[in-house]
Amino acid sequence: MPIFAFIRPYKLMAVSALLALLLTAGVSLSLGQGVKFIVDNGFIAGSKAQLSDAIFVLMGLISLLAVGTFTRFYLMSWLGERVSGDIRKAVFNQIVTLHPSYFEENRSGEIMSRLTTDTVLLQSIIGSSFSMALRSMFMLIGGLIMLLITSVKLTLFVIICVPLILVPMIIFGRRVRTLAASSQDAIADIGTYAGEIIQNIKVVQGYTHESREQAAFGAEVEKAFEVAKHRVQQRSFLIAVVIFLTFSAISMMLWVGGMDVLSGKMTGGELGAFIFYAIMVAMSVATISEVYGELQRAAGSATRLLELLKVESTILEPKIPQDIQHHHEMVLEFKNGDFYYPSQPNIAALKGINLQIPKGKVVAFVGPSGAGKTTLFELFQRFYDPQQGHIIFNGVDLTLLNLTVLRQAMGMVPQQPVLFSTDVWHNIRYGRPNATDEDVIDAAKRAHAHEFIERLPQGYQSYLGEQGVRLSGGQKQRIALARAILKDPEVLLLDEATSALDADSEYHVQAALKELMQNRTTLIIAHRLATVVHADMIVVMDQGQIVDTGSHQSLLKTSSLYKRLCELQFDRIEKSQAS
Ligand SMILES: Nc1ncnc2c1ncn2[C@@H]1O[C@H](COP(=O)(O)OP(=O)(O)OP(=O)(O)O)[C@@H](O)[C@H]1O
Repeated sequence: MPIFAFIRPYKLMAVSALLALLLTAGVSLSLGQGVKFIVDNGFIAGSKAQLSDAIFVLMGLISLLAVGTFTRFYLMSWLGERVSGDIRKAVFNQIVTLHPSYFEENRSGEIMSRLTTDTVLLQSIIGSSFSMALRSMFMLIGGLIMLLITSVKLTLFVIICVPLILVPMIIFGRRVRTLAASSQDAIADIGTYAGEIIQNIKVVQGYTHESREQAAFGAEVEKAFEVAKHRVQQRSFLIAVVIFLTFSAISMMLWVGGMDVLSGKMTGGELGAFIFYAIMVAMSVATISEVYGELQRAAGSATRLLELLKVESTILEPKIPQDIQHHHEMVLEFKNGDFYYPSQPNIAALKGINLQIPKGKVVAFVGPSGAGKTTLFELFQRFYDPQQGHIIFNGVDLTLLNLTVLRQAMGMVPQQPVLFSTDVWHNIRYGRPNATDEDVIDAAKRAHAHEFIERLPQGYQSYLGEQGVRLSGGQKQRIALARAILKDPEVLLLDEATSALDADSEYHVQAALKELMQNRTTLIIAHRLATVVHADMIVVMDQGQIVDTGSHQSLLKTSSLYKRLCELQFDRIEKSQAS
């Protein structure tokens, strides 16, 4: 299994753990001989001195067993934790470099569960189940040899009895496990249900549905209880059957063996040792059959993890990247571009795109929803490659550039700002991780965000995002703009917010934007009349194509689509802002 590649760096640990495992298995097996010695030389022979000696040796063995067990348990668990941690890191490192379309084809929940559930399973396998199985194998083989040495007749008895006990155990065990899984599912359903209600508590209360929801939730709980009851019944039955069968078998063995002792064919100590080994063999078989299913599940997890590790990003970097030609007149060019999203290979998201963006200009993109404006921005950042045509950045084809160089030159401010659930420092500093506190504060000031940040409960240390303080739409935008100011990209890609802000917020956001757009090429997906009016060039898009380009005044005359957009879209937004 290629998972061994992850264990290889810790060879010494693994070998030591294996040695400790062999030692403990050996000592456990020798304990049976201790039992024999104590009974025969101590009790039967009636020698107090020999009994004391035997107990002394036994204590020595037990101490050795304790030390060995500690070493084995510690090293194996350490290995399990270490290796699963390494795999987790490898998987995450792989995930963050994958092409974005991978995440469209694979649900994020599934990817997350590989990172958590699958790695936890591997951890428990390497840390405990595997060593349990290995130890049991040693005990089983060693135990059987010792049984045969002690009594062939009784060994045959054990070989018949063990499966008789194990078969019902395995059948019932499986049933209990399936029921345990459905019990867990039922509990998860309860959680989901409660979560949804809590999240939408205002709707529930607004519609006065409290008692309905209580009844519905009650029904879910009862369903879970029924499943649990069934599981408990099966489990209780299993325990009873196992106890009955095991002790009956031991009693029978005592009877057969006891007869042999009485007729002098075997010593009492031998019988004691025999029972000791028989129990050891039975327990080993039970352990192996128990962890076998788990090992199989782990093999599934390992395969899934390795599959993920093998996925290669489709956005490939050149082996020898080319340098940007800063003297180039056009910052961005798109020549004869066609693009289809991998998930919709028959519908062109962009078709026949030819575009040149001159340095230092403000270019606005307008068009109805689904025209392809966002797609164009994603292609400029090389989240996808066009199937046809070339995108050229400062004279160099995007595919010949180092990705870091390209993406550092691009600053995207999305319509819905993305904030992490960390403090303001971290959120702004995301634009340039090595920025000093002064740089961050300066960027916040320029983004008109400093004042409101200072007023937050813990200032720049306040937590934002899901669990943190709630910011207004305009405040979030200004944090995102401060982040972009700090990044100081050569090209700013801006998706203007459509939601109307109040006049004060709007003033601050526009002022921050103005600051950000200074002295840089800016591409804006425009939703405001003021923006298009001030743009150096406007690109009108429709159904994945560029239908017109020009200035506001010229397009009003030449482009019917632009004229219609201005009348409909911009008017509406401007009006809603004014109201
Ligand atoms: N990740 C995706 N996978 C598949 N198709 C997509 C994806 N993103 C966008 N599309 C499709 O590509 C087309 C262009 O979408 P795009 O988001 O670029 O339009 P837009 O002009 O930015 O629209 P809007 O102003 O509503 O954001 C649409 O038909 C859309 O359904």
